[in-house]
Amino acid sequence: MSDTHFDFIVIGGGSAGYAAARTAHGEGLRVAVIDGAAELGGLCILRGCMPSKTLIESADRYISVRRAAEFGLKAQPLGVDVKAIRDRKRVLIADFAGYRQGQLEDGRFVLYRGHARFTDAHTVEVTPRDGTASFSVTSRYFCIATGSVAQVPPIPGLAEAGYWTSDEILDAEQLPESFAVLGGGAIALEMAHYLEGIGRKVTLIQRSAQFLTGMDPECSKVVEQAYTHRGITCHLDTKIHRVTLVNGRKHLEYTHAGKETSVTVDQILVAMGRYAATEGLDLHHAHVGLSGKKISVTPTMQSSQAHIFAAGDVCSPLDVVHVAIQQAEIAARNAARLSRGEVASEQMDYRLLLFGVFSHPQVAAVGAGEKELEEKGVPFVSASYPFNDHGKSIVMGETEGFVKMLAHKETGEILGATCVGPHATELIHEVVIAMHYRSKVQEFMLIPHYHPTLSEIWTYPAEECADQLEPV
Ligand SMILES: Cc1cc2nc3c(=O)[nH]c(=O)nc-3n(C[C@H](O)[C@H](O)[C@H](O)COP(=O)(O)OP(=O)(O)OC[C@H]3O[C@@H](n4cnc5c(N)ncnc54)[C@H](O)[C@@H]3O)c2cc1C
Ligand SMILES: NC(=O)c1ccc[n+]([C@@H]2O[C@H](COP(=O)([O-])OP(=O)(O)OC[C@H]3O[C@@H](n4cnc5c(N)ncnc54)[C@H](O)[C@@H]3O)[C@@H](O)[C@H]2O)c1
Repeated sequence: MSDTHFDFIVIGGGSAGYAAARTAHGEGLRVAVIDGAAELGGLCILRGCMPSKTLIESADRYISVRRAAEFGLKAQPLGVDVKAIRDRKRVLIADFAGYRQGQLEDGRFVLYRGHARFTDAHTVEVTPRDGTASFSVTSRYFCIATGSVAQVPPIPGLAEAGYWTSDEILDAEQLPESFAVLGGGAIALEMAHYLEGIGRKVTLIQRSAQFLTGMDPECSKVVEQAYTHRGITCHLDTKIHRVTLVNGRKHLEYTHAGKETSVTVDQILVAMGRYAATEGLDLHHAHVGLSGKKISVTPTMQSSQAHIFAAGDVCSPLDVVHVAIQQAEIAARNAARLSRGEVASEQMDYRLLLFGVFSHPQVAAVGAGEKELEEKGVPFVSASYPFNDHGKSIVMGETEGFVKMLAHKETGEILGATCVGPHATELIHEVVIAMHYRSKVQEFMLIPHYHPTLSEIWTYPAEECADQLEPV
């Protein structure tokens, strides 16, 4: 085999790309990884999950200090050192990124630092970052894992006025006093929480009538109420018309619930979604089909070309890390099957689709929602229970939100769950595990739960669902 011919080439060395490469190597394939970034590590480590959660940790702690008197404590919120928060983030991220870089460079794979583009269905041209001449590499199988980039809609005047995306806010040494956060997805809610948490004035401007489009609308109501209570201005059902610069500040004009309104702020954070990073890959040369900008994939993670797989944000129905890794591992194992002359038989299963938002209160959901079950005609029962009637959350002073469970009306199998409230992103895992083992509400309600804990709140909707079951 020539030096530049491989069994499996992975384009992109982020969460999906590394998982694909690691798995393919474990399957005995000769693997190369091509990554064009200045810094190795991928979105999650460098500009996604880990930096955002590091900043949010500071906001969460500052909120505790702000609420000290409520718990009989004498403490004063003396201020926030944004540079120190940013520096702590830099130290942690450098450590995580260094570890990932070590994994990519430990000799298991050939690593090319450069931009990749297809020249035909089995050949990729690499343009090295160091300015040396481009060269071609070939492979029997590929996994495209190039991730996503921030989407900035063409709002008149926005580009001229200037704005930040999550990239800028996560590494800012100073933060101005007031922000308009555009969007109502995870990034908008998490960053609004961070900014308000450390004392900034925030106006959240969301296009549709609810936050977290696609999730249970009740989650949106709880977050809207909680954020409004904290002093965040929440404007849903909006249409942004234009942005102008007024005395160096940014003036946004928009329609809110049918009325013309405006706000003037120091900085705008655009959190209006991300799109798949497929531009520049010259996928037409490889005849790889797209759906919009995303690569269309089968449940086996194969594109329209059976030997070209994809994984992660570039093709995923949900841009989150654990799904990206699962898809990548399946892609690599299926490529290995093909290389052995077998069928690419392993499929992604989205039954346990899991999503969590590190807002305050947090939001998390697993499995199907009510709308999905209604559309599919699945008979189900549902029950919810509020945190303001639960002992442990009352003790903690975290009473906003609820848990909800959905179960099959005849069998009682748990089909989905939603949680808005304290530690929701942790609490949801109890239901994930139950659903993994296809637990029924009748069984779940009998599992011992320690008292008083947040976790025991799940037993209430489980019992109520069990009461509603219709025996077949
Ligand atoms: C602010 C923020 C917070 C987030 N928080 C969470 C969270 O809490 N939990 C969660 O699960 N998810 C979170 N996400 C989403 C998560 O970060 C992504 O789903 C995940 O990182 C995607 O991994 P990936 O491997 O698909 O892409 P990436 O990690 O982006 O990797 C793609 C790689 O491909 C390289 N590349 C691109 N094009 C080329 C090319 N042509 N040639 C060579 N290399 C190329 C890039 O340099 C990059 O290194 C967050 C995202 C953001 C933006
Ligand atoms: N905790 C997590 O797991 C986490 C955290 C952050 C990001 N992410 C991932 O990163 C991706 C990007 O996050 P995101 O929050 O930017 O995207 P998103 O697609 O989840 O949300 C974008 C929001 O912007 C709104 N929007 C879009 N265009 C608009 C316009 N012209 N005017 C007003 N509002 C508009 C949409 O209605 C939507 O609510 C998501 O897919 C998410 O999965 C995950």
